[in-house]
Amino acid sequence: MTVSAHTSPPSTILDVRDLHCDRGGTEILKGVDLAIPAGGILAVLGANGAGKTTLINVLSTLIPFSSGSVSVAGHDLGSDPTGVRNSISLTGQFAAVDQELTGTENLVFFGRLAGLSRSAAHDRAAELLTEFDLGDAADKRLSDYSGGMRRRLDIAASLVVPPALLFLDEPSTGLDPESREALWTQILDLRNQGMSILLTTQYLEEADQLADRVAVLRDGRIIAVDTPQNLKSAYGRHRCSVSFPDHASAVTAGQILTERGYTSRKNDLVVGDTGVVELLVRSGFTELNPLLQAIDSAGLTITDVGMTPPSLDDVYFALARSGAQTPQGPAGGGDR
Ligand SMILES: Nc1ncnc2c1ncn2[C@@H]1O[C@H](COP(=O)(O)OP(=O)(O)OP(=O)(O)O)[C@@H](O)[C@H]1O
Repeated sequence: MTVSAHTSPPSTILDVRDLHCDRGGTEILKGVDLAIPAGGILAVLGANGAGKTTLINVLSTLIPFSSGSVSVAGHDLGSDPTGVRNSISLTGQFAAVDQELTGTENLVFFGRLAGLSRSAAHDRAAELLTEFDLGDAADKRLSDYSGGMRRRLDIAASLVVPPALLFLDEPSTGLDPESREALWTQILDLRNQGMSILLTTQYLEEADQLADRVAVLRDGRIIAVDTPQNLKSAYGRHRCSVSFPDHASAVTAGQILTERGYTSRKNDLVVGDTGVVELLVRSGFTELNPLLQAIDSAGLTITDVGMTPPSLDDVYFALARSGAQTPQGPAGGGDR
């Protein structure tokens, strides 16, 4: 079975506008706008308490929202929650599968719940176990699975009937690096088959690896949304390290850079004790080259130059520092 639930899916699978959600008298979501095009992966990135789980719970019809609008695969959440429910699957942070049943038994159970006949449920279970690299563990109880295997089975269980939109709430939380990478491969396979996915994560690397678009959620608001690459270009800076034969040369180079506006106060210049100057620049070698020329013209010898491109970590911390309150960049889809 391929993972395409609709013969002609709408081009936008998820459309969220000005979504608010109050819980226990507190406003948790404060006007969220999001969109996912068919076949896209959007990562919602946020620290503990940002509102990720609340967002997923609202979008998957588990808790009510206060105002705004949500459309999933053309179904309006307010007026047609059943249509939304039939279009989605949710894999939450806590596995919904039964530890005392085998892999096959769990998937057959979910298949039967979804209305498949006994033989169709068995066929689909076998297909999913193979797809998720669990064929050898089909007859083992889940209590004997590793954390990574359980998480894969949990995702497989959400795909017994392929949804138009899959929600993955912090899919790799608690997994070791090897299991995490295996899971990422599975998620990318799903995307390659045309599945649309919204995942929440606290891991910048996960968002970078998996998502076409990253939305940064802070305190119930989306403060930035764009491709990982654009976010890195807009908010990230290249880390340069320029080496000198001695500390005195590095100090002089530091003075030259300070005259050009780079300061330790802004955290974009560090003169180390070992003759190395660390510098943050926005536009790579275009910005660095004239600085190197100025240092060279002052008669200093440069022994080495290294540059590391910006990471999503840099973006995250830059956004956290900036106190950004409004969305940056288009809140919709598009390819990487
Ligand atoms: N039912 C509730 N009543 C009151 N406050 C709530 C309720 N549910 C969540 N909150 C609060 O809303 C905020 C967002 O919670 P949420 O679980 O959505 O965050 P999160 O980004 O998923 O965090 P984590 O990564 O820790 O799961 C938190 O401050 C939480 O304490």
